[in-house]
Amino acid sequence: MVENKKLVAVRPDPILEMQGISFGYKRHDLLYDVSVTVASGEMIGLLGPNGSGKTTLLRLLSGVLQPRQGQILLQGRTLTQWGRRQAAQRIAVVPQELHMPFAYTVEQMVSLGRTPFASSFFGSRQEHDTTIIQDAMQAAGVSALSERIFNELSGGERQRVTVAMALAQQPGLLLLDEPTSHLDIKYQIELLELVQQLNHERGMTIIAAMHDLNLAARYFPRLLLFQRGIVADGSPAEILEPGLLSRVYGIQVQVGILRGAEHLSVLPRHKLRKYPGSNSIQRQQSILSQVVALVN
Ligand SMILES: Nc1ncnc2c1ncn2[C@@H]1O[C@H](COP(=O)(O)OP(=O)(O)OP(=O)(O)O)[C@@H](O)[C@H]1O
Repeated sequence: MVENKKLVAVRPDPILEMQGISFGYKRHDLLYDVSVTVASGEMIGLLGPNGSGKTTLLRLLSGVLQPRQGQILLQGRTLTQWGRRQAAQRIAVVPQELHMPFAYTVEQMVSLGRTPFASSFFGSRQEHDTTIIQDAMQAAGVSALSERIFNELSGGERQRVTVAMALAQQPGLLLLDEPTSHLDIKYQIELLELVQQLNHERGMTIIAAMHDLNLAARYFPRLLLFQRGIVADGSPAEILEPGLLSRVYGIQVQVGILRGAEHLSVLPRHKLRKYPGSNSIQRQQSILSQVVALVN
C-alpha cells in the first residue's frame, strides 16, 4: 500500500557546521556563540556594516584563524583533522585583495590553484591540470590576459584572476570576500552569474561577503546579517526588512520590487528629506517612483 505522505525536500548532509564559535582579536568577542549549518549546495550572502566581522568569519571558515570557543566542521571533521592539503582541496578563498611579491603572469597565478593537487611541491603539471587551468581562466573571463603580469592589472582584472585561481582549485566550498568590490556593473553581474552557474551546475557551495544589498537579494537565496555576531539568518524577504536594516546599518531604507524585476531592491531614504530639489535627489526620487509593491 502506498502511504499518502507529504513530500519533504531532502536536505543534503551539511558541508559546514559552525558550532557555538566565539572569536575576538583582542579581549572582547567580535563573534559570540555563532551556530550555523550550511547544507551542501547552498549559496549564502554575508551582510553587515563595515567592521561587523564578515571577513573574520570567512577567515575562521578557511582555517586562517582559530575560534576561541566552539568548532567548525567541514564534512564532519575539523580543518585540523583534514590537514592543510586536504582542506585546500575542498575550500577555495577569493580574498578582497591579493598581493603578489613576484612578477607572475596570470597563467602562473591561476596555476597556483592546482598546488593542493600536486604530487610534490615542485610537482610537474599534468595535462589534466592544464585543461582545468584553461577552463578556469575562460570561465572567469581572463584568458586574453594569460601572459600579462598580475601586478600590472587593474583592480577588477586582478579580482577576476583571483576568482580563476579559486576555480582551478575545483573546490566544493567557495568563500568570496566582497568579490564585486572592484568590478564595474557589467563584470559585477557576470561574476555573480558565474558563481550562480557554479552553484547550480556543479553544486558548489558558495559563501560570499557582500556590501551591495541589491546584488545580494538578486543572487543569494539565504542571507546572514551581522552586527557583533549574526543577528538574522533567512531569505532575502526576511532579512531585507526596513526595520531590521535600519537597526543594523543606522539608515532608513525603502524596500520594494522594481517594476519588471523578480527580486527586492533596497533604496536609502535619508537624504531625500534633507536636501529636496538637488539633481541627484530628483534622480533618486524618479527611481523611487518606480518602486511598486512596497514591503513596508
Ligand atoms: N588582524 C586584526 N587585528 C585586530 N583587529 C582586527 C584584525 N582584523 C580585523 N580586525 C577588526 O575586527 C573587526 C571586524 O573586521 P572584519 O574585517 O572582519 O569586518 P568586515 O565586516 O569584513 O568589514 P568590512 O565590511 O569593512 O570589510 C574590525 O573592527 C576590524 O578593525
